[in-house]
Amino acid sequence: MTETAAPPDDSRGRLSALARLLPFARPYRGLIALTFTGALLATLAQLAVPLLTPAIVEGPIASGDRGALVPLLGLALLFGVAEAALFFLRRWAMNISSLQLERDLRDTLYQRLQRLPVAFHDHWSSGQLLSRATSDVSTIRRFIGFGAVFLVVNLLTCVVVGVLLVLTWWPLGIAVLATTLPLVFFGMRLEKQYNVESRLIQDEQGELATDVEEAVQGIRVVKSLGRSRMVFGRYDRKALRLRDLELGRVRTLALIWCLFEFQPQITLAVILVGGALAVSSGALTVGGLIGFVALFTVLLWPILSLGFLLAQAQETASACDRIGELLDAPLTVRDSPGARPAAVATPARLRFEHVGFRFPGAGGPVLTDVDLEVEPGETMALVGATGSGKTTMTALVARLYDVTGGRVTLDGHDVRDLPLAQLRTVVATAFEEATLFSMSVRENVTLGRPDAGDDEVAEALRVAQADFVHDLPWGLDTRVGEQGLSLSGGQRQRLALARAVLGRPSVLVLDDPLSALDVHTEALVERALRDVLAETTALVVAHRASTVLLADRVALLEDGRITAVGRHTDLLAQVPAYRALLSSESGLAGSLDAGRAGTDLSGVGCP
Ligand SMILES: Nc1ncnc2c1ncn2[C@@H]1O[C@H](COP(=O)(O)OP(=O)(O)OP(=O)(O)O)[C@@H](O)[C@H]1O
Repeated sequence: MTETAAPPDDSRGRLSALARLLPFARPYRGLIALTFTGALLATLAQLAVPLLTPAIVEGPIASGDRGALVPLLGLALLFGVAEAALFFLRRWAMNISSLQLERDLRDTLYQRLQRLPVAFHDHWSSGQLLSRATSDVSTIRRFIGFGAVFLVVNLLTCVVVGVLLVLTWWPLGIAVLATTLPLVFFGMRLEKQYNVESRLIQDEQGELATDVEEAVQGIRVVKSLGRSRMVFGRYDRKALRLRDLELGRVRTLALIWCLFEFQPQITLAVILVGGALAVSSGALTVGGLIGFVALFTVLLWPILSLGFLLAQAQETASACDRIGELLDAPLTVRDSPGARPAAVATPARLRFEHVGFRFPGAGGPVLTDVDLEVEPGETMALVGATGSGKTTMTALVARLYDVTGGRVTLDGHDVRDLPLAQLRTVVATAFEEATLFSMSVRENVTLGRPDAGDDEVAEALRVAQADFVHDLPWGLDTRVGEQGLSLSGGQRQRLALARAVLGRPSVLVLDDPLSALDVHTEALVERALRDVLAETTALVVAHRASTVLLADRVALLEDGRITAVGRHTDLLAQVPAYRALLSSESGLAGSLDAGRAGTDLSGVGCP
């Protein structure tokens, strides 16, 4: 699902969007001040030549005094050299500060994405996040490294030169200023339009990035279903829409350029006509008129660039808004103010007490009044029909989501009262979909325990029957491809299992961890897993009877409620729903029936 927000179109909104960058700019205020000082001094140096022009024309040139010409030309040259040196200083300081700021912004964004709760990621497409972390951050860097400085300097230049023009000969100066009024009026309207178009384009780029990412990730499915053409068609429609939006924005930018190109020509015509009349009537000298025109030429670049710079500022404000949506998203799962590390034993007692859970924005609850206690060292299998809430229930232990009712406790401590760092050390989770990262096998296995020693890693790999890694070209140092795609599904699952069991956690949460294993490997993993399960408390989502048999007790989840808890053989004998479920899901009713001999009926209970 895509999250976007309507662009605010008032200038105060635009400024406050840009003001978000101030905290990021603060560490580099020295360099930024140097940039602005360099740019302003360079502009002043640029102004010196037109200001000297009347003196040169009416002095040494009019009187033919070559000797007096030399110091004035030398002065003009000196200002030229100073301008070049200041230009170098500005570019150097500007590039350092903008690149540093870009890095800081990227880091902040990345850290924020890591801290945002899973519920946030459920609602945001990866393409939208990707485009914010890449193209929006680059847009901001370009503005900080170029646009921001020139926007301020050029606006200041316009004001200073405007005042100087009025001071030189006020009637012509006022006439020049009057010709800029339409520029301001139409310019602002076009800028607003440009802002809306920029925001739509940035959002559409995010959509397109999502499509590319999904197509690449799902390439096997797409190819096997022969749907490449369909997937391309969908992408192409979005690409066309993006092109149309970009063409619209190019049209607006062309109009802005046109306006800002055209206006100086009109002003120049006004200056020449008005100036000629003033010189012929004796109100202005020829030197004064040349100085006036020279002064006006200093204004040409600032006026011309203003359209582009304002457009860049709008685009940057949109990028700030889009990044702000991530930075402002609430951290709903975070350390509570009173969170303190507490003693959690290995193995720990895990309890669900009247737990209720509803996904944000979802209609009904997924879990209702769930009560379940897993004794220290016990393995509890969680069995239920598809969609009954098993995965959701396991996700509450490590606070991937927070309960919306009741509480989950470890050794009596509400998991929300423990610091997240501690909670996620004592609780280890292996998900059904084993996710690996493009790092070495060792880095993948020790992701949650970077301090684990070689012996511990070897033991975890043994338990997970993942000794195949020693046959890889560089053993544990072999890099697995992106998302572990260079490994088979079963190999990935075994590495994810090794990651979970590494360091013997207080509570082990396994979401159907053996689903991708062949029968032979599954038997080997189960045998090794029994040793680990004997020493820890475990909650294991089980779809297959073989996984159920690893557990001491089984909890049956039906429509978000625990309807029965007991030993597998007891439930099989006493609870028809359980029996029907295992029979239909695993097709193992026959073999399970065989295990019913000697059933102990005392273990069954309904909460
Ligand atoms: N992020 C989400 N947002 C809204 N609803 C969700 C989300 N994830 C799961 N659900 C819904 O919650 C319910 C329980 O899902 P859950 O994945 O916990 O079931 P499950 O018992 O693990 O299913 P399975 O055995 O198929 O893995 C389902 O109806 C599902 O559609």
